[in-house]
Amino acid sequence: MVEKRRSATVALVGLPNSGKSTLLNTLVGEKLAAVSQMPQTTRGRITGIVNRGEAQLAFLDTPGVHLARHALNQRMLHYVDMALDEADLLLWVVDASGFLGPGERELAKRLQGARQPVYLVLNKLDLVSKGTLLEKIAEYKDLLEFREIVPVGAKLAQNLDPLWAILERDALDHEWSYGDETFTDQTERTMATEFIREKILRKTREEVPHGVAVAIQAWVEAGEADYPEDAPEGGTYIEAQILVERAGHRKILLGSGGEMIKDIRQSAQRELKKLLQRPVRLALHIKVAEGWRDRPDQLDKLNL
Ligand SMILES: Nc1nc2c(ncn2[C@@H]2O[C@H](COP(=O)(O)OP(=O)(O)OP(=O)(O)O)[C@@H](O)[C@H]2O)c(=O)[nH]1
Repeated sequence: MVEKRRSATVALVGLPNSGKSTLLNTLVGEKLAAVSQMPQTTRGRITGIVNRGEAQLAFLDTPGVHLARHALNQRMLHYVDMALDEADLLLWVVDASGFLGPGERELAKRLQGARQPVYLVLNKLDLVSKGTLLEKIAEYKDLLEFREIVPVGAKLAQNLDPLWAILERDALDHEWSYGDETFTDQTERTMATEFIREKILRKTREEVPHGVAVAIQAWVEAGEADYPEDAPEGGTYIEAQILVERAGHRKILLGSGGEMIKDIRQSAQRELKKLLQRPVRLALHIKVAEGWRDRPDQLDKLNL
């Protein structure tokens, strides 16, 4: 029987594109279980929980997970304030192959007075030489006092053991807050894209068969800052992008006077409501991206 005495809420902060979402997925990804309950903290949301040994680590959602890539510094800093409020341990994720710029300096300033330990996670290990890594460490050390500095490669799951060891070691003497299962909303999101895709294929009678992909762009729970005012009370707002390969497919999807997409939206929304057991507002956008399957930038965005 494991003693359930130690736990921590962990936040990943850092500039857009540093790899927070990738790291979060790598850390909690292999631990997913099909449980749909999502604990809500005062301001943020727990997106994954991992129990390791005696320690329970609850990861706060990172903004880039749900929002489109145009998340700017403002949003990042807003999130950092939330993390400073709610997290016990702060992981500052940095793209080790990038430059230390004004964004990083601003973030360092914000983290300066943090009551909790800050760890520097130098990500994208696969892209840098050992020499560059050492230079980065020296540069960042001048910015802030870090509890630890850990290089990792989130994409290829490189060097994660030292990071896990640190998190286990530094978890607080708090009883576990959550049950034994690890839970996350990832399963719901995957199911949502499948539902939407299935509706498209069924309603268009497979006239838009293979060149279609669905990506969730926003997933906002009632009470969160970005929840639309006109979305139903106590519900979930989901925004999805439908990516098609040809303009002709877009036309089929829209249907005459937009009837087809409206029908797809309404029936997918009904099913999502059943799945999530709460009101759902679904918004769909169609985007034509010729040959998207062959373009690595598009695939990256879709996590394919
Ligand atoms: N080569 C390499 N690429 C990585 C690694 N980790 C993340 N990436 C890539 O870096 C890009 C940004 O990663 P994200 O996880 O979306 O970054 P983020 O910090 O969540 O970004 P925002 O959502 O904009 O806040 C993606 O193209 C990832 O595939 C890594 O370890 N090595």
